[in-house]
Amino acid sequence: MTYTLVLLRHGESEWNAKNLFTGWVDVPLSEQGVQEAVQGGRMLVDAGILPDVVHTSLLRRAISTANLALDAADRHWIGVHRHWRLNERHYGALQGKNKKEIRDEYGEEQFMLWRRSYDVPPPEIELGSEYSQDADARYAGEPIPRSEALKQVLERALPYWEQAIVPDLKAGRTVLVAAHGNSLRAIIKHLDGIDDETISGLNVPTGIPLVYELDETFAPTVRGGRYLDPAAAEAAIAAVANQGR
Ligand SMILES: O=C(O)[C@@H](CO)OP(=O)(O)O
Repeated sequence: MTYTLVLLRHGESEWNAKNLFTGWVDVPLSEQGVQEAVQGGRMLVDAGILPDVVHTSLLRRAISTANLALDAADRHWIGVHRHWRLNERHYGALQGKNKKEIRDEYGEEQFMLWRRSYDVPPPEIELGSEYSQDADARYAGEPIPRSEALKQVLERALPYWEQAIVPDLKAGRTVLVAAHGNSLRAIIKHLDGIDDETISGLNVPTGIPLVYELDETFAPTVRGGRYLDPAAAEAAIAAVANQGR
């Protein structure tokens, strides 16, 4: 008996296209991102993998991606759960800033520490500032961060994994998680047992489903899972890694 988990990073967003640090800023998909999401749904159909339930973040780029992909797969009717614990990593004071400008100003080493180190968070966002979420109704009463490294993302995503996603898998449901580059990196780190150094080199492409078969201990039967379009995934992973250059 294996469990089927599909991880799907949202399609390209308007801020991905502009090369801006996004984090918790709720930007829409770009036109290309919409197409990627639809294509992701078609890939699921072609692979014969039809989700029974979907989990998303509270951000529209993940919500829209799930809706578009599931509509393309004729699974628009399945149950849905949304939680901020699946949100993108909070990028702190970098939210809204251009990646290339930050790299030019602070240098490659600091840029990559903020972007991909396991435990160095960017500076905290100022409360009340343009790209802060402290007054956002969807997070009212929740212990939301002002900046996060991947470590903090893993710490807040894991309880959701254990308490909301694992029970769906245990019930035999094919689970789609439509989320973000860094919240999915945290889940992949946990699933594949990737160490704190190696995880800095792992990037997730937009819009290409990553399928894991998990054994009864929820360990992957194939480490790293499989992208439904491996060639497209490889090219897109390189593009994510090179952002800011
Ligand atoms: O800006 C962001 O929120 C993320 C994902 O787009 O960027 P990065 O890949 O640099 O962590």
